[in-house]
Amino acid sequence: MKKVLTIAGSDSSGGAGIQADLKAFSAHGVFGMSVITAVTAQNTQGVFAVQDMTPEMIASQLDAIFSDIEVDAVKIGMVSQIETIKIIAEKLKQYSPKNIVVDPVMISKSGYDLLSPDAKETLIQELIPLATVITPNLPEAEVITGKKIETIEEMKEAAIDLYSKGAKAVLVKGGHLEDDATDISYDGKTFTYYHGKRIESNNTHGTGCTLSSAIASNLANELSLTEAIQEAKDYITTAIKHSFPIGKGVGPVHHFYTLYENAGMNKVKK
Ligand SMILES: Nc1ncnc2c1ncn2[C@@H]1O[C@H](COP(=O)(O)OP(=O)(O)OP(=O)(O)O)[C@@H](O)[C@H]1O
Ligand SMILES: Cc1ncc(COP(=O)(O)O)c(N)n1
Repeated sequence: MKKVLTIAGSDSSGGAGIQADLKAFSAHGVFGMSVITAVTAQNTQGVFAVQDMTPEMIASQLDAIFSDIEVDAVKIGMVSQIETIKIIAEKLKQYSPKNIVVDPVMISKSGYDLLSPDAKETLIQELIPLATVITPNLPEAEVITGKKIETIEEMKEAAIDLYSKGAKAVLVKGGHLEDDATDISYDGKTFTYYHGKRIESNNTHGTGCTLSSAIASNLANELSLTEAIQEAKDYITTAIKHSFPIGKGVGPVHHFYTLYENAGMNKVKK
């Protein structure tokens, strides 16, 4: 069995962060492991408090895993602070895992800064060059490139700009577009489009976490990058379609219904 590690924050309500990542790993049949960068007190309505782990604790978690277990892919989510980013980059250079998916998480759907504003430059300089693929949403791509992105053409221009920051490939996600939810990848040579009809749903908490974890699982399972992204896109589309309104705010996506449906066992009750 392939082994996949998430380096991310904990979401107490289970919709995003570490919890979404581990659910996506299980649904993809890989063994999930976690390095927690921060604990958030969060629900479907907002983020109420954040406790960052110390860089020493993050280093210890990474050492514990990499000194013992072969890691087939890593997904990086909420990294919170400059010191957090620096220690993760140092340890990833030391252990050099094969596949690294960087989801440059900045602001939660509920509007909370999950990345300290002064840490943006460190994320760009330290983590992006280590990435097999980075998966910014439109607001994140705008922050990194410093340009407004509202159209497919502007997404392509942003992908070229983001690629120049040193990742092997870029996936610009279109979840925040007005129209269909089309994502675009660029590997320095080719653009690939992943079309998705926009689903009218309020339950999109953790879509980006889920997509990046699905990509990491698929890379661990030795799919090519475009196959890994296409399967992950199908996965998140099904997970949104079968989501349900937990709580009073933005509800989570449904991983296990997706697992059953993909396996042809779609008689399972929601
Ligand atoms: N309403 C929707 N209908 C269909 N697909 C969607 C919808 N919203 C998001 N997606 C898809 O979900 C994936 C994640 O994209 P999105 O832009 O929402 O990421 P994100 O903002 O980083 O997510 P989050 O911050 O919630 O984790 C993409 O493949 C996107 O196209
Ligand atoms: C710990 C953690 N990581 C990532 C997100 C982003 O997800 P969203 O944009 O859906 O709030 C989050 N809310 N919490």
